[in-house]
Amino acid sequence: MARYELVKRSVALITLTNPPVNALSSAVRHAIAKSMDHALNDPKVTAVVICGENGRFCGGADIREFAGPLRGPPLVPLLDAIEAGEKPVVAAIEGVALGGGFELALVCHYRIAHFKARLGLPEVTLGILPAAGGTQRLPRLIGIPAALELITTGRHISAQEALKLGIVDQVTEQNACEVAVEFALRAVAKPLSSRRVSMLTTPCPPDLDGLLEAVTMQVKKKARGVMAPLACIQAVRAAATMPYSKGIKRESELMATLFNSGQARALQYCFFAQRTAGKWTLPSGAQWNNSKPREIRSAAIIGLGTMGRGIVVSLARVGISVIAVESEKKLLETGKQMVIGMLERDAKRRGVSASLNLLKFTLSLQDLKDVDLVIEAVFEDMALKKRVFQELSKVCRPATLLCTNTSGLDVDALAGVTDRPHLVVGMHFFSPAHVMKLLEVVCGPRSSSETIATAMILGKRMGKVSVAVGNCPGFVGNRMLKPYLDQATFLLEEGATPEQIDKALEDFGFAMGVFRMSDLAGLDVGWRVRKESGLTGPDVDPKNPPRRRQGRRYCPIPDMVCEQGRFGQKTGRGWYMYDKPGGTNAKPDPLIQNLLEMYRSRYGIQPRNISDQEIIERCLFALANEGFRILEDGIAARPEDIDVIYLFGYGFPRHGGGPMFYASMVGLERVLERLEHYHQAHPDVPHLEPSPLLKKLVACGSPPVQKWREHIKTMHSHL
Ligand SMILES: C/C=C(\C)C(=O)SCCNC(=O)CCNC(=O)[C@H](O)C(C)(C)COP(=O)(O)OP(=O)(O)OC[C@H]1O[C@@H](n2cnc3c(N)ncnc32)[C@H](O)[C@@H]1OP(=O)(O)O
Repeated sequence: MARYELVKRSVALITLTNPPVNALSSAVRHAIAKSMDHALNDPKVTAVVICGENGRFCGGADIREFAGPLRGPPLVPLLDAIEAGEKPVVAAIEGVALGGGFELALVCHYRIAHFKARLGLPEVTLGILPAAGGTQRLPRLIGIPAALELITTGRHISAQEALKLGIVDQVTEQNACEVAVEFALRAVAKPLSSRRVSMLTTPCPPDLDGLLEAVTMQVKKKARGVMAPLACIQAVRAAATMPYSKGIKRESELMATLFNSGQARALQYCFFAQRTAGKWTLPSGAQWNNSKPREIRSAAIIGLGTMGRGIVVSLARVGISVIAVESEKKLLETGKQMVIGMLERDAKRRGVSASLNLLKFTLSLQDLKDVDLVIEAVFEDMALKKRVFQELSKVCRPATLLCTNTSGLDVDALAGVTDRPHLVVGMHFFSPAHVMKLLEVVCGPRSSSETIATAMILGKRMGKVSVAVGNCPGFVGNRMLKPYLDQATFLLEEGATPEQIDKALEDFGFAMGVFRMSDLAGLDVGWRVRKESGLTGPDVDPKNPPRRRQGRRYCPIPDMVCEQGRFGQKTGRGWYMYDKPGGTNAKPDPLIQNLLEMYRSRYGIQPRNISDQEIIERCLFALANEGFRILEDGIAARPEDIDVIYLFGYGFPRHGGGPMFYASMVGLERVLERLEHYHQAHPDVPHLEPSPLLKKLVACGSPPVQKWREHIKTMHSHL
């Protein structure tokens, strides 16, 4: 867990050996304590260097240990003892120094960083705070404003930035460990008192209260309802106003308020869920670690609408040659200008040069004959997409992968019109595609494991979180959205307002309430889908009761809103009104209030007061209930996959963990009971009927999310 060697006859070199990130597990802490004791007591040793094996200093505490009781030496006294030692200790930082790893470096008397190293205190992203002295030492070393920023955001910084801030003493392009050993030899016999960060006086800004207040406001605005950043601010205040001995106690008290909180559990779950999602697996036995992805050097995008442009940018900025195709000259020219502008702005922001030389724009599909992969991003129309795929089959070489960026159409139907169904896969990007991190990789029944592996890895290369999902209408994300949206509109019928529902969801932590989100996405898309499915429009049988379709409850209010030309932000009117078309400042619209009142009186609905609790329960439990059905149907392999989709694609708050984790946190029994209650009250809403999997899990004693899979195993998989 830590290797101890004597180098240059007098330097004790302690190497952390806990792959993959040298996390500070109990065994590692124990090994550090033993090695330090040895080094400090061995008269041959004049200095100590601490480094990590395999070019990684330390990824912090072992997060997996948080769930159990503390074993092994606690970190704070261990780190305090290193700092207090009478022999100089130098941290040789390669790879990462994060969380407890960074705090370990802070107690060393000197820090040498490799130029590619990254440092940070990401504890806040796990719902906790840097409680091994980080909130007390960092402000003493770099001042309150800079420390506050790093601690409340969890941002990783480069070695160069760390040098500028005064966190590290030297940045090197050579082997940091070797440089640190030489440095340590030179440090022998130099006084250490000024190198003990906990002994420094925190440089205090003139208006400490004003600064803390401003940061508190910022944090509250950015992360509504999230506890950890606020606790971080209080801990940093302690660093400014208390001696270290008291500050460290305050840090520990604040940590105690967070450590076992639901938010911390949810955020730590998110960390692992994100990593689990990359480990896709098919019932055939093909999976992430036994399927070889193809190397993609060139790609083509068909369609330069909003999605197509974003996808071109995502590919080009990671060095893939892209041929962009449009059907008309004017559209091609507009798309080209937009893509170039987006790439230039992106490159400027990242301080690199725009990879414009990788782009080619054309009107001819013939130009695609040699590309490795095509992503079709034309209008969401099955007939049109089929024509494109038939054409691609003729034009592209037989080995070219054909992908469709559809948000819900049948990927296998498209595969069926090609000469290579095994090379067809869905790549569902989210808008704007160059910004949004989520990619649903839709596996058709005939998609080969090589094709899936290629799409998953390509997503990762573009910086996306790729999740493999099965092929059904709406896949995972949009399929689950339907019951969620339905509940919101039913609540409108029953007496709620768009702003009341949005506020309840935003207070819960969603980035945007359902109506503001719909206005942003555009209301016309859903309206067209409903017309095509025969739910609204001239094809609806007039004998149909107005609020029932296909044997179940239907709310026509969204159709009525669209009939007035209110398509959301882009038309300046939707569920809200905006200053102008394209405006973003949503204001309640009296016309919508009138519409709702007239609607209710037309159908004899007596509006009632609806509590925020009912809004949250009906929207979120219906959402999770569909998630259970998705698991039963084998459209998602694991609850973690569903949660990752909702976290990265639909603005579900991370501190809620995602719809499935949230359901487990509320308690599956309670979710079942509330769904039964609401289904009884609304028997014509099948989405409220508890799913068989939910009932089965409750019957099995509500196991934790990570164990649900054991109860789904026997069910059919569409992956
Ligand atoms: C009090 C609290 C204290 C003192 C703390 O220190 S809290 C922990 C603070 N540290 C972090 O939050 C760092 C978390 N890790 C990362 O950000 C990244 O893993 C990384 C930047 C260190 C490396 O990234 P990458 O190369 O992309 O690798 P992965 O993220 O895929 O990770 C590889 C596997 O290692 C597991 N892992 C990573 N960090 C930890 C950790 N601190 N504790 C336990 N396990 C960790 C990660 O889950 C991956 O596992 P597998 O998926 O391969 O099983």
